[in-house]
Amino acid sequence: MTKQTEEKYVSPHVKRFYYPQETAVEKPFNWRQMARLLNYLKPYAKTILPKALFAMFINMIVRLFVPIMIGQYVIEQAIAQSDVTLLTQFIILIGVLYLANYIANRYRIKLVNILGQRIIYDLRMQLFSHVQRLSHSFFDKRSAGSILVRILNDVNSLQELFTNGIINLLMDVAMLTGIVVILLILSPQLALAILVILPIMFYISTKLRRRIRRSWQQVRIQKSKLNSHLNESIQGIRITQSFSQEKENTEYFNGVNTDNYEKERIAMKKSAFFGPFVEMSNAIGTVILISFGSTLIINEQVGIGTFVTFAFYLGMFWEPISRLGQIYNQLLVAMASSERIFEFLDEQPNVYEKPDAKSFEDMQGDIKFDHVKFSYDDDRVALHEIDINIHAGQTVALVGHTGSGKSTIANLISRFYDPTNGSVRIDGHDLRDMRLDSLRQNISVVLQDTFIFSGSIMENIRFGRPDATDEEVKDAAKVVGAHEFILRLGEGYQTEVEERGNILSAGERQLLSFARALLANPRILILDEATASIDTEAEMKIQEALRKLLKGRTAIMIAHRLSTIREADNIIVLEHGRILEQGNHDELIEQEGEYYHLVRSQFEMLEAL
Ligand SMILES: Nc1ncnc2c1ncn2[C@@H]1O[C@H](COP(=O)(O)OP(=O)(O)OP(=O)(O)O)[C@@H](O)[C@H]1O
Repeated sequence: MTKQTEEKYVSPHVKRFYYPQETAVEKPFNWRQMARLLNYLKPYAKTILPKALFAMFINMIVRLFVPIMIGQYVIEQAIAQSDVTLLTQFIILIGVLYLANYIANRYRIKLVNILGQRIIYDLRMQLFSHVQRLSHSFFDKRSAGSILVRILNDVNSLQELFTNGIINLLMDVAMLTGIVVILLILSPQLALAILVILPIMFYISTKLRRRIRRSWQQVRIQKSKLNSHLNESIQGIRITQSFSQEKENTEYFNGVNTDNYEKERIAMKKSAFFGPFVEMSNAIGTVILISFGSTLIINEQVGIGTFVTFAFYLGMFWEPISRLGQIYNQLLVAMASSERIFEFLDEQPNVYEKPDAKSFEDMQGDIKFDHVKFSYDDDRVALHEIDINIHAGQTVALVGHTGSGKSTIANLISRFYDPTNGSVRIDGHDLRDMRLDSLRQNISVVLQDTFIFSGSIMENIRFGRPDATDEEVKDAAKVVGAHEFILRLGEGYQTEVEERGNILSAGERQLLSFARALLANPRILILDEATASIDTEAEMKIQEALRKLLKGRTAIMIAHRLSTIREADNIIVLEHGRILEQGNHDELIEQEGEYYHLVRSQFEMLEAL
């Protein structure tokens, strides 16, 4: 295996492979955040939580009480007085107590696990439904991967805190306090002698735990780098192979893989320290107990029973101490994860509904842009002072160079963003006054790159209107001319397609999305025409389908084909976020302005091919 550092993974001129990681794996303890986390226990405060606490209490009482029984009663009384009846009674009592403890323990573990799972379920659900409602601007700034990590990993990393952490924390603190108090009551001298080592052990154990946890975190970061690279490599395999980049990819993978191995080796090495350390602590305590305790017995300052009770407690001591260290570390990790989760949960959609928002009743589809200015970010303006008037039922083609603002106009009509200035109105209503669902129920968007969800063809079309019957789905497919190719697929409408629909051609995907849009029967259709070149026969089919789809609706087309543009009632020519000219094909050609040149330079060349 080659030893490399990350910089040496690939030759220095390759500036790819940058995978931003969520590196803050720990954060200082923060009470407010903790209180917010504890809020998730609230729904269970009257059901699971008290039961789990009760089981924990039984468990604790038995464990604390049995050593006293053995030392103070079995040894000091029954054995000292050779009272067999008393001895038998004590033995039976201890047996019963242990049985109760066993039952309480099982019950506690079960309840605590359910509690943890439920809270994680709630949190994941809350996060998912919240993220679904967020505006496009939120997704513009983040990669799908980083959102995925929060919903999966960060939520998972809180699971341990809720399943074991919180209940164990309570139990361990109570146990330790109980043991210390009992030891001090039984023999202050012996107790103090043993407890002297307590803070030292606690300190070392916490430090050690932290070092171990940090090395595992390194492993986690490294693993996520490995995953990101793997993901990118598989997704981009076609491009990688066509540009013969396999060697660079493999070199990088080897580097990350080597690092992963190294980090894991170090983490394992550090972890291996812990078990022996706990045993060592136990041994030191035992040595103190024997040396000092036996002196006290000889001097008759403590009885054998007390000595035995001490020995029992000593055995129970180190586990909670070492676990407290672990819980502390768990809390720090939970702080980092919950901070990231809360950051998402606190994010408000910047496209929001007013409390008194109205619904569109029978939308006609008149669209008006009134002095609309819009920027995605502070430094660049995407649209300057746009005025557009689209009458219901018209087809409008948006034309212009790449980046001129065509998709931005479409985004504002669907209200994926709000204008920075001015207003967008449909049937005279400012979109900001209207309910989002009533707006979007009336609009269908057909994108260039049709998103196909995993599932059958039938379900993919039905996405347009979930309550549509099979017959309605088929009718929609027939109208747009998709029926024939669907029947040719292995299982017709029931053919399963994977996410993104790799088994379908670009033209077929486009027809599917037409069927989806037709089924939804929107008043307004926004269509980003595919630029992918398709053969003339397919193009004719699509044109025919399009004509049927557009009939009786207002349509905004980001058009790339002259054949489509020519048929539009109005053509809006954009440049750098401004309208240069508008009119129908003949009018604009006659003007010999930008459109005329655009048609000549772009389309005629393409059409000539
Ligand atoms: N999500 C976004 N965040 C920031 N800037 C954006 C975003 N989307 C587009 N832009 C910018 O806004 C401007 C207009 O983009 P828009 O997507 O509307 O152009 P377009 O005419 O549709 O281009 P194309 O034909 O290439 O799709 C461009 O300068 C683009 O870089």
